Amino acid sequence: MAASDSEFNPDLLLAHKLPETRYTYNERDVAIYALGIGACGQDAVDSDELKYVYHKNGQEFIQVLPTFASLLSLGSLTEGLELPGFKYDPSLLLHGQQYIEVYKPLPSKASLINKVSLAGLQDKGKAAILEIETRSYEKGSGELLCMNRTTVFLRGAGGFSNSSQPFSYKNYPSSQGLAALLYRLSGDYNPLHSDPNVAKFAGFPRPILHGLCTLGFAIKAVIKCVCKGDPSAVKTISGRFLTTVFPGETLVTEMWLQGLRVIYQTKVKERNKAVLSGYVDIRGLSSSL
Ligand SMILES: CCCCCCCCCCCCC/C=C/C(=O)SCCNC(=O)CCNC(=O)[C@H](O)C(C)(C)COP(=O)(O)OP(=O)(O)OC[C@H]1O[C@@H](n2cnc3c(N)ncnc32)[C@H](O)[C@@H]1OP(=O)(O)O
Repeated sequence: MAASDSEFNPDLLLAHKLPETRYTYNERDVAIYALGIGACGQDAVDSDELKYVYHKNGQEFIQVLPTFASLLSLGSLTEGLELPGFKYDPSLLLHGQQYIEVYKPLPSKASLINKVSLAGLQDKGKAAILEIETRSYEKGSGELLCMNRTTVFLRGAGGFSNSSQPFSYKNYPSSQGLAALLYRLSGDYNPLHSDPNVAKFAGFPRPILHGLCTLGFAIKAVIKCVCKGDPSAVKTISGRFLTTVFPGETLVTEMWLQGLRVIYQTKVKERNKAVLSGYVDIRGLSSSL
């Protein structure tokens, strides 16, 4: 049960304004991210993937994978957030879901202003589910590049509201081995992904893989198999992390087309277990598929 010093007050919570944050990245960050989700990992001259890590054929800019958008919100979140009347133990936090809308192809370097808001909070008794929405605007032009909705599953933080009518708030319609050590260089340094003692304390036999790393692998496979290697075809991405992945496990992504929606499921091959499922909406498909 969540420890709350002050009485839980939904009005106070919903009126609470979260601070704006800033995020700047460059081509080096873009390339390190792509390597962290396995770009060119099988073949250093992979003709579909070299563009994510190198100025292939003299291209002016390194191309940015749409899941890079998920990093833009992290700067504002990994420090944690203060919400009035609500407490949680950060060591028991798990990334539950990620939803991303990409409004235009991401530039290979940018300075951004993130507007952060509370998109949802649910009391599940044994856990609380918190949803944070981050809208990332290009500094200067003020153009909105993308939106991330990050869902965190806060084990042990439920029970903060009236148990006969548990609190449930959503401000949007509901329609919608080395790996971790390399991936953390993209900015998520949570020791849950690298330190065996921290992982043990959190209830895992060894460090677990970042959810956004698994998501990156999965969406890269969708771009390769369905979008013919064109990352700008991706409009929205949704994914739910079903169970933990351990670094070194083999990820296999299966996908099905449903109109302009790709339904996908990622499994860990060694355990034949589904670890991630979701969908990708794409801008258009050529008839030759
Ligand atoms: C004030 C707080 C501020 C915090 C701000 C911090 C922001 C942090 C930034 C982002 C995160 C960065 C840190 C990254 C961490 C990671 O990457 S962790 C690794 C990736 N994640 C995982 O490996 C999690 C894998 N999933 C699981 O282990 C399980 O699914 C689970 C999350 C533990 C839940 O399983 P279980 O306890 O068995 O739940 P259930 O009993 O099945 O369901 C209970 C209710 O919860 C709903 N639910 C279940 N799973 C999820 C999910 N993944 N996301 C969202 N909701 C989920 C489920 O529907 C149930 O609801 P009801 O049906 O209404 O009862």
